[in-house]
Order: sequence, then structure tokens, then C-alpha cells
Amino acid sequence: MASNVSELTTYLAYLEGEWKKSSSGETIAIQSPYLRQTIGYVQAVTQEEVDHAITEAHKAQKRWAKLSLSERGAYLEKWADELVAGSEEIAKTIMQEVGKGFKDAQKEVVRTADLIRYTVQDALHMHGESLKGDGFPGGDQKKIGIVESAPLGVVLAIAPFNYPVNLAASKIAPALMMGNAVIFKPATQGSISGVKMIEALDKTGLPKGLLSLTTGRGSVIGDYLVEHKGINMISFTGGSSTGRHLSKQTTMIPLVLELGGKDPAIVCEDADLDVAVKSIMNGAYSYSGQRCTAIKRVLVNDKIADALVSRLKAEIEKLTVGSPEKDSTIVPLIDDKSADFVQGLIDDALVKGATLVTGNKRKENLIYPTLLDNVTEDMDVAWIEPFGPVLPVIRVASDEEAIELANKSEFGLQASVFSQDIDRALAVARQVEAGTVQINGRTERGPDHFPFLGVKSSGMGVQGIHHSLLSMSRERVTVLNLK
Ligand SMILES: NC(=O)c1ccc[n+]([C@@H]2O[C@H](COP(=O)([O-])OP(=O)(O)OC[C@H]3O[C@@H](n4cnc5c(N)ncnc54)[C@H](O)[C@@H]3O)[C@@H](O)[C@H]2O)c1
Repeated sequence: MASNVSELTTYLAYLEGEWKKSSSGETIAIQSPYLRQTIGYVQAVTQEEVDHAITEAHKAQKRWAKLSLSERGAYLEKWADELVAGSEEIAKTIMQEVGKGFKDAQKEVVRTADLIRYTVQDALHMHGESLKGDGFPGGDQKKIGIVESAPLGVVLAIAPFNYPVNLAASKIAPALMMGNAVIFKPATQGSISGVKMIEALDKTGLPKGLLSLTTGRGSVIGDYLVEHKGINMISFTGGSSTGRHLSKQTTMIPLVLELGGKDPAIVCEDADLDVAVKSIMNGAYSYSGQRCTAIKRVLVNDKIADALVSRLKAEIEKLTVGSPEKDSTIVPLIDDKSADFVQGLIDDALVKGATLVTGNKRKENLIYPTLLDNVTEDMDVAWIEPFGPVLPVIRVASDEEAIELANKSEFGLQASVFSQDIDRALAVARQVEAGTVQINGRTERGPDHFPFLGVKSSGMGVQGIHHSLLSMSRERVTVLNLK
């Protein structure tokens, strides 16, 4: 999958169902992390264009909500088909724009089509309920409550760079299915992928105005969108500091936040090391660790720590390092700033006495896979999310110490527990403060119909197909008072 970026395209914004140049006359250059050059330009949308898009979205939403679930679902099914048909081109864009291996990028597109189809089916099978008035002391049989779901209005979907298609569609599809309109704000690096996925949606003949794609400078439209009175719900995935900022900017609207993590792998002394090593390797290093649910620290029992570390070292040294075009596991990080940040965490740990097992090599924004042993609590890498291929190993004396360290983190997205004693694993899992704990497996978001949530600084609210549908709708209660 070789790249040819000799012809640079200026992509248009999708505003009120039309592909348009922004009146700002400005564009934003999109840099490829591994080609280290501009691969295209996107529109810098203005605040006035945001206002107009939101006004039109409200009008379109009222008409859209009147369509039947099956009618709405038909558009989304067609979107899934278009994504699969265009998967090669979209995957190539993801690869170039965010530096993800081509095969993984293509998997992301196909997984997204599956997610959209499942979203349609789940919504079709959601039922309301009726309540009997006499179910409460003194209640009247003639009172019957009908509980249905109703849309919220205009949903603002904000996606991060690392899964630019999947984490956008996992907001857009449930929002549309429940009868909402959508304003979609992609990450800057991720905007061209966003354009491509919305081109696929546009091909379905989606009613004009129902969805607008607002690419632009965070400083000009970020807060403006978030604080806009016309936005009725925000679904955000991104970093914890951005998420915290958003939660301060908004008032009285539902907010779902999926944020950063510092997922621990707790390796008990009776763990099956084959399983633990395989899971930690996949969990920590795929896409250079640029995954919210990457394993970001290992808490291993002293008794097996030497064995685990030497096996991890052997596996790390087999990892492919280089270009996403060659499907390397380790690829250049999203930008130089991110690589500097990861390097800073490695340097801090080494100065404070961590043992370098392997790695700590760098070429521009390509950081080689790094394993640090004997990491202690005074080191930043013990607590901070690197979003890069560096894994700290912290040795512990007991399960209790592992649980204490796991819970000392400000984050609580996922965790893994490795033990061959299921009672022990379950006992540990139930004490870890995280949205999801994986027993004898790697931390990961999928399958997409499982609830997905972070606690503490890792998020607010729940995603996963069914829960996303619920979060993008509200109850509408109608009470029949019979004669
Ligand atoms: N929990 C999850 O589901 C999940 C999934 C993927 C990524 N993440 C997290 O995302 C982070 C990496 O992604 P990123 O670097 O794109 O995150 P980021 O927080 O920098 O950006 C996320 C999105 O927010 C937008 N944004 C930034 N400032 C804004 C503002 N003031 N108003 C409105 N929008 C604004 C960005 O343009 C982007 O679209 C990591 O911390 C990772 O753990 C979490």
C-alpha cells in the first residue's frame, strides 16, 4: 500500500447537506505522521457557519424524527454498505492521516459498518413499556403510563484522532437512529478520514441539514460548539484534560465522556505466562500504544517478575518497527510533540532509577518499543498516560498491593487480571476501580455491543451500542387517565 500524495486535495466542509468552501477562505494543512508532509487541506469553518449548521440541523431533525425507525435504519444500512464498498480508499486515508497500519485501518472501517448495522437492529428491537397506576400504593387502575423514547435534538459528536472513523460513527449512528440531528467535529488529524466517511453517508441521500461536518481550528470553533445553546447533547471521546474542560463549559445538557486511561495488567504469581505475555504484548504495543485501552502499566508479583520481564523483552524485540504502509506494529506517533512527551516520561523514569530492559531509541517521532522495569511510584510513567509504546513494570508483593496501586491512579478505564485461579482473579477484578476488568485477556473496547465506560478521570456515562442509543434519547412519558 504505497502512498502517492503528489496531488494535494483541498477537502470541502459538509454544511447543511452541501459540500462547501468555508467563507473564512482559510484551510488547515493536515500532516501525515510518517510521511512527514502535508497530505491535504480541510476547511477552517467559521462560527457563523456553525450557527447556520445548527439552525438547519434543528429544522431537519423535526422532519427526521417523524420517519419510522425502519426508514431511518435504511439510510444507515446503506451507509454501512457504502463504507464497506469504499473501505480501501478510506483505510488508505486513515493510514496516511493518523499513521495506522493499512490492515488495521481497513478492519476499523469494516468494524464500523458492523457497528452501524448492529445499531440499527438494536434500535429496531428496543421496546418502550407501559406502567400500571395501581402498581403504587393508593394508585388508580385507570391511570396507565406509556414510556417511549424520544430524541434529544441536535447531538454534537466529537471524535479523537486514533479511531477517526469508528469513534465518530459510534456516536453518529445511534444519534441518527434515535431521531437526532448531528454536528460532527472530527479531530484535526482525522478530518480527511471524517470527510471520506461523510461522503459515504451523503451517498445514501441523507436529508439535507441533518448532519454537518465542521472541520476547523479548535481555538475558533471548539469551545464555541460546546457552549452553543443549540446543542442538546454532547458525546465526546478524547483526552481527560479536554473532557474535563468540556464538562466545565457545558450546563444542563447530557454529556457522555470517554477519556484517557492508565490500564493496569495485574499479573498474579499463578498466572499462565503464555496468556499474560501475549495479552500484554497486544494490549500495550499495537498502534504504538495509541489506544485508550492500551495496557499502560504492568503490576506483577515479585515471584514471577523476572520470568515475565525476560519473556516480554524477547517478544518486544521481535516487533516490527517502521511504517504503517508495511503494517508495522510500531509506527511513528501522531506528531513530534507526542513523541517528545513520551521521551520525557522515559527520561524521567531512567533518571529516577528505573531499569531500561529494551528500547529508548528514537528517530524523529518514531519511538522504539520500550520496556522499563523496577518502576516506582515517584516516576511520572507510573501514573501518566503516555499514548506511546512505553510500558512500565511495577513489582508488587501481593494481590492487595497490586489492587492498591491500580486504584491509586486517577484513571479507571479498564484493567486486566491474569491468574489461573478464577476465584482469585474474580476477587481481584471486583476490587479494581475500572469500567471493565478483563480476566486473562487484554484490555480492549470491543466487542462493540458490550457496555464501555470509564470511571474517575476516564469518563462519564456509558457507550457500547445499546447504551449509546439510550444516552442519545430520553424517556417520553404519556399518561392515559381513563374514565
Ligand atoms: N475512552 C475512550 O473511549 C477513548 C478512545 C480513544 C481515545 N481516547 C483518549 O483520547 C486521547 C487521544 O486523542 P486526542 O489526542 O485526539 O484527544 P484530544 O482530547 O486532544 O482531542 C479530542 C477531540 O476534542 C477536540 N477538542 C479539543 N479541544 C476542544 C475544545 N475546547 N472544544 C471542543 N473540542 C475540542 C479535538 O479537536 C478532537 O476532535 C487519549 O487520552 C485517549 O486515551 C479515549
